[in-house]
Amino acid sequence: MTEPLLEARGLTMHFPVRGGAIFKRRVGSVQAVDGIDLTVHEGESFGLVGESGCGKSTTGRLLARLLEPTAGKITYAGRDITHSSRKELAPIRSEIQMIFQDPYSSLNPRHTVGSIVAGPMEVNDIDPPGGRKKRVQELLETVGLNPEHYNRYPHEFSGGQRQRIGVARALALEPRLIVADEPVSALDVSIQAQVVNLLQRLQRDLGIAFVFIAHDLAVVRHFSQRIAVMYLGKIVEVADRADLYGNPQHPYTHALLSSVPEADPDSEAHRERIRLTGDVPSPINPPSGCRFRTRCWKAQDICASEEPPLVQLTSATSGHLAACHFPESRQVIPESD
Ligand SMILES: Nc1ncnc2c1ncn2[C@@H]1O[C@H](COP(=O)(O)OP(=O)(O)OP(=O)(O)O)[C@@H](O)[C@H]1O
Repeated sequence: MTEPLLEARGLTMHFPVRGGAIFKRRVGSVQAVDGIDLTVHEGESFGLVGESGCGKSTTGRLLARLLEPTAGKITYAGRDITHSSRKELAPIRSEIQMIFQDPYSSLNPRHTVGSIVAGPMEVNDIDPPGGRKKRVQELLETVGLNPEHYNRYPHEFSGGQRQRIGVARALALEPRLIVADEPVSALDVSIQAQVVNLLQRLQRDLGIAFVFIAHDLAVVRHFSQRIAVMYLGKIVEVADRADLYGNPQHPYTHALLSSVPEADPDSEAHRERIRLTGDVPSPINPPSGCRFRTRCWKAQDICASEEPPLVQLTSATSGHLAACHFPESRQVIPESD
């Protein structure tokens, strides 16, 4: 196998929590991301899924090195960028781009589409052959917008169109990797598929690798080749799409899968509905051992005393890892492509 494009080992982000009379004393930390390993290969779409607050956005920002981790290591194209300075990161900034969830707040309302999309070229002092305007117009066309809309303002566009403007901006510097943080969750369901299809086309045609962050498994189902499931700062399962959907091992993955809407109503009969009870525990003081144990119907004493490692399980195919003392291999939803 070729060298990974991006690799994280033991990646950790603990945010300090301050207290005391003038909020100067550190009284604890939010364990937003706690020692995760993941690998993204050139040109692949890697999905990262989990409930709100589990640490997905923080992971995305760490991978794009918008945040510096409190521990662990990030390697990009063979180079350790964990603690690289702003200056050292400059050449990499153009190769790793982000698309944000909210197309309303991520575009400056006072700037024209032309200047928004040309922004990264301006910041990096890049003059493409034919000029910036021509390049912006090509990019607008690539994302399915009219190049003549160059002089318009964000408020003149619908939510889906604004997200396309954000995608065009992310493409401006010909990135090798795009971290897309819930890029469709703020959009109407009818528009979501159009934007996902656009990203899928870019991944295929331009060979761009994606880290696609979503809070449910329905969105990444047709987009990501490999998917990691995250719970309270930890990765609990990672597998190829077919293995994850067809042979989930971790109880939390089962629960997430059971809430994915099924296109074929007949298959509902095979579906076991799992309703998770209780809230996700606080990341300030997460449970010892397995973090999912407080909501897990299979939990036993060992789950409280020992944290299960993320390992290859005998009941799973090669490369399918799960962190559970009592994994199960049950067909929940057959993969239908
Ligand atoms: N700058 C920060 N300072 C302190 N805590 C933070 C900071 N950023 C995130 N957190 C906390 O870290 C945890 C993980 O947040 P994060 O936004 O990464 O989760 P998420 O899975 O992306 O959630 P969502 O889907 O709601 O955006 C949360 O408890 C959040 O409140």
